[in-house]
Amino acid sequence: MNRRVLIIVNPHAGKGMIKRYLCDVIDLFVKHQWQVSVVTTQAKGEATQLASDAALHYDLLVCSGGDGTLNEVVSGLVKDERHIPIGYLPAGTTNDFASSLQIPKNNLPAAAQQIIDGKGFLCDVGHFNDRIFMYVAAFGAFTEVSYSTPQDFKNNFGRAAYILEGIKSLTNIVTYHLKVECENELIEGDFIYGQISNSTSVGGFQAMSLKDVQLDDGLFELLLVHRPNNLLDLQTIIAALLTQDENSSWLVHRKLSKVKITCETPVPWTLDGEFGGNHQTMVIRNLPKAVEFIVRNEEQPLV
Ligand SMILES: Nc1ncnc2c1ncn2[C@@H]1O[C@H](COP(=O)(O)OP(=O)(O)OP(=O)(O)O)[C@@H](O)[C@H]1O
Repeated sequence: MNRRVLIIVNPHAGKGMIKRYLCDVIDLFVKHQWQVSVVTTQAKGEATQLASDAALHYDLLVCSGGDGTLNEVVSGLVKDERHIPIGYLPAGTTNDFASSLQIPKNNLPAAAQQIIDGKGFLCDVGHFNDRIFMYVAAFGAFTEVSYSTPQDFKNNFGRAAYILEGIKSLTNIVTYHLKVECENELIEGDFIYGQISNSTSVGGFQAMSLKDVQLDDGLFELLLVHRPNNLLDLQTIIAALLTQDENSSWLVHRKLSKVKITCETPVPWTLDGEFGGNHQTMVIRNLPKAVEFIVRNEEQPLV
């Protein structure tokens, strides 16, 4: 009997690029004896329920979209404790997480072929209060960028849109006084940026030393950036981020599985590049090996 795959497509992700390749992708799966169903999302948030339901009826779930759509799919599966392998077709604007999973970013048929020939990989997932993130939870300077950038603007200008918005947000840096409770340690101070990530790439650039990142070790990487006193300090901080200087006194780096962060004022967060709400108390936990992605087999060529 044919195995059944459901392809969940966000037709608005990226420049709508999936539209050009969808027929080829379906054809590839059919040629490999998959019985293919396709559904397009009609609204924000819909992929969550679609994914949860699909786990009951299909052998494989393929998500076509950007980081936001993939977040919705993963959220649906983790929250409802459903188990089904996920293939990812990176058809969004930045597709940050595709880099970590070594999925070809600008070649959707190649990404589909990799799913067909690939193998399962159990990946850690993040739990942020009552929400899920796949690869990054962040606050502060730069983070307003991805969700405040209008979709049309992202579609037309791609990565340049993020950079332009990032420069704009630098002129208006907000400081948060935080208490950060990690394992056996309390860090307190004024910070302009923070991220908890499970990824080799965040925002398209590697803002911290991510060389030891393992997506399935039950650990996150925490990065906090202290408040600069003047423009010169800010320059030093940017240089430290770009050179991945782990010894910089402006940066805090930790590896951890759980962290509690409290702030006297609400902090706006982004989860996987989408707005994640304002929070004063944040409890962030690693859910080890909570979802299964299909990734490249060692025998497959790197595309
Ligand atoms: N039919 C739809 N109409 C409007 N928005 C939708 C629809 N379907 C999904 N969405 C929303 O589109 C948003 C953007 O999708 P996604 O993040 O996947 O693409 P992107 O922003 O182009 O890529 P990336 O996040 O990688 O930069 C998601 O928040 C998703 O919920």
